[in-house]
Amino acid sequence: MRVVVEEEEAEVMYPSTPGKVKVEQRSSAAMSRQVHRCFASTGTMFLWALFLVAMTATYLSFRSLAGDAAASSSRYFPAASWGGLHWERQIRASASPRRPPGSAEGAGLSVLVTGAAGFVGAHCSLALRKRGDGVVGIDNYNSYYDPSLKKARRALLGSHGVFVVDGDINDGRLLAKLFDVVPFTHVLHLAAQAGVRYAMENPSSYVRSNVAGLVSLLESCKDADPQPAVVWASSSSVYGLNDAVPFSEAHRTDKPASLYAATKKAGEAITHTYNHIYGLSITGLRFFTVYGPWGRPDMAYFFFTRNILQGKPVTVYRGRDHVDIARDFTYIDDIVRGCLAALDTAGRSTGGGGRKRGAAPYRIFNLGNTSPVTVPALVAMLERCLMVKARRHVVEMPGNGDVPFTHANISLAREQLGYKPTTSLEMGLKKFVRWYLSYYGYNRGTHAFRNHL
Ligand SMILES: O=C(O)[C@H]1O[C@H](OP(=O)(O)OP(=O)(O)OC[C@H]2O[C@@H](n3ccc(=O)[nH]c3=O)[C@H](O)[C@@H]2O)[C@H](O)[C@@H](O)[C@H]1O
Repeated sequence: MRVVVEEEEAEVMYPSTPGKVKVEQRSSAAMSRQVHRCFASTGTMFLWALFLVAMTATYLSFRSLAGDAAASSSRYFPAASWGGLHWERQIRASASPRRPPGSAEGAGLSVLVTGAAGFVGAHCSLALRKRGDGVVGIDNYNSYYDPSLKKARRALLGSHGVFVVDGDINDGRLLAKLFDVVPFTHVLHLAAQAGVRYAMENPSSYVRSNVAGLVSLLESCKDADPQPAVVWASSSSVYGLNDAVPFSEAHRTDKPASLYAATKKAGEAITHTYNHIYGLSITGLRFFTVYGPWGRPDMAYFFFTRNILQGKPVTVYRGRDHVDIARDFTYIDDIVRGCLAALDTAGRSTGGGGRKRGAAPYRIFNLGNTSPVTVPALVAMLERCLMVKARRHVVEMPGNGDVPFTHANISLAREQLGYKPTTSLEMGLKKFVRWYLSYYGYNRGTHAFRNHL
């Protein structure tokens, strides 16, 4: 896109035919005299020809440097702006590990993080960068929730030397270019259409991101040589209407309750085929209701906080027979440790350039907190943190894709990843509220917050 704009601007500022703008306003006789004068001598004509050849060569080489791919893919992904030598230099710098030579953790990973300006993506990118790994992000900054929060996360990443490409995972040419520029060792795939209930409003966005986008990413990964190991975000929602608790990876996941859950379940099947056919190393992480600072404004703990502070009611869903709904809320720092451990233990992909060369690992882990909390208890904790009484509006759980409870069995992750959550919901909410107040501002007199959400 940027390439085209620059060409159009150049056209306005420097017309390609010298004197074109003024010539149009003159008589044809005057024009032919002018042209005759201009091309009177062979020497002048030769100089003009030389000039035109030089301009054409410059234009063509600029197009190839900027990448024809960028120009053509911008037709389909108008927000994307990528390509060029400077862009490639930024990508390489950001992707380079900076661990001290001979450090105990080894040489350092080079990780492509999709959805890097998202909640989990931003936290993981920062954690990787802080321990010296190379990180390149990609994010399409869609408007599912306030994009300014995503831009603020990007600014934070930028201040730590993490470059985030403005692009879409459905843009196969962009992904191919990224793998051309950097031989990524790992992909941490967190870009997705999240939210359980929103799937009833905008079903196609789930198919676009969680199914088509995933396939587009896996196609690029399987074509890459060397292939990266892929760690990606599945969801606790795949357990759906399963009622055996706590949820264990061996349980059946064939009764999804929402389209969101169905697309995540589809993702687990799709990644399996890429593991089987192309030798991609795959790790799927089933996240359980992740919360914390820099979180997602569409999640209950986040907009409950806003409503309580603004004196607005919070709607609390209640299950059948007046049973409270419960979630295994999991704090972001625990999830980040789980993600990094999954990357560190991923095992290599065996294929390359689209060809399998041997069996590769296929793993799935629950990343939860193992201690479910009911929604009314969540509201009570927020009241204590905020020191404001909530106005509760209790309603029967609508048939919107929600499930009555979630509860993770994390034995497998503990055994294979060393995963061990350490943050209680009470403690995590305190940290979230501290961040919320510093980010959105707080007027003590009125409890009125600027309405940023
Ligand atoms: O683990 C997951 O895989 C998912 O976790 C998260 O989904 P959920 O567990 O549904 O979280 P969230 O919306 O915060 O609702 C929390 C509770 O509040 C209840 N709830 C919700 C809204 C409301 O107005 N009232 C209410 O009682 C509601 O019934 C629920 O019991 C992610 O959003 C999702 O993207 C996915 O990652």
